[in-house]
Amino acid sequence: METAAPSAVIVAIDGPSGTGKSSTSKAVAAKLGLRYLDTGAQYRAITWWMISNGVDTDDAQAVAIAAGKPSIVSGTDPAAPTITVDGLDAAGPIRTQEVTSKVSAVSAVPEVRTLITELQRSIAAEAAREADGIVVEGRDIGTTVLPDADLKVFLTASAEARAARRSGELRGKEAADLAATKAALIKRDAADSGRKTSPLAKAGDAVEVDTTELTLDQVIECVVTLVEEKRAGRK
Ligand SMILES: Nc1ncnc2c1ncn2[C@@H]1O[C@H](COP(=O)(O)OP(=O)(O)OP(=O)(O)O)[C@@H](O)[C@H]1O
Ligand SMILES: Nc1ccn([C@H]2C[C@H](O)[C@@H](COP(=O)(O)O)O2)c(=O)n1
Repeated sequence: METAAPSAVIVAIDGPSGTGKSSTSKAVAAKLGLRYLDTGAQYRAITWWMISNGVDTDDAQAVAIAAGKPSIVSGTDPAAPTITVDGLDAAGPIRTQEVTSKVSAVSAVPEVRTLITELQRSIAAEAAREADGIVVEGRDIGTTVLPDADLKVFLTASAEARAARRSGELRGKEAADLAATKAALIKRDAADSGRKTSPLAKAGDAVEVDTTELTLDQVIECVVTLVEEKRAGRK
């Protein structure tokens, strides 16, 4: 019978775009010796496959029919997370503007969510069995994917702070216009929060952390402390 290691810890980190989920989750997992799963990368990967294979991403029926075709594999080492689609490294292609603009439509299709949710649960179960646990980040991890997670964190930050962080990433490359960046992330959050199936939402038992005025190191420290408190409470 498959059982979780008694000390394994499952951490769910959700929140809107640019609140620091990936940076925080990776660092927390690395500090605590846990695995790490970026579920947004999986939705981006399936979106990239749809685009590459000529599927109209605004046609929910076409997306639903094709959803089972790509094979998506996530590597969960927080020091070097990977994502492949049909054996191809997708880490670069999934971060293009085209994928970013289409991922909300693809991830709103229920058949896509069912398949990806199953994949996420199997990765988390494996990490609980074979490692000390996992930090899983996304939009619906605490509410739907892992409702029994040991710790749920919901990160927030003002739209201004999130846009400034994103523009900072692009400096020297595309010199992003701050207002356009802010409008794009508000639009994506609205689509992700407004979809019918498993929308972006805070679980009732999640700890909310507003990161607007916090440095990344402070957020990491805060989440590490929350995990350690949970672990101590279980002894
Ligand atoms: N507390 C913080 N203070 C300043 N910058 C931060 C903070 N947290 C994250 N950042 C920076 O903001 C950017 C976005 O962070 P990150 O990618 O972790 O967010 P995210 O919530 O995973 O976004 P998305 O959902 O769009 O993938 C990164 O450049 C990161 O270094
Ligand atoms: N659990 C999740 C994770 C992500 N998505 C969708 C919605 C996001 O806009 C998109 C990309 O995520 P990001 O890489 O920006 O974190 O993927 C979702 O629906 N559910």
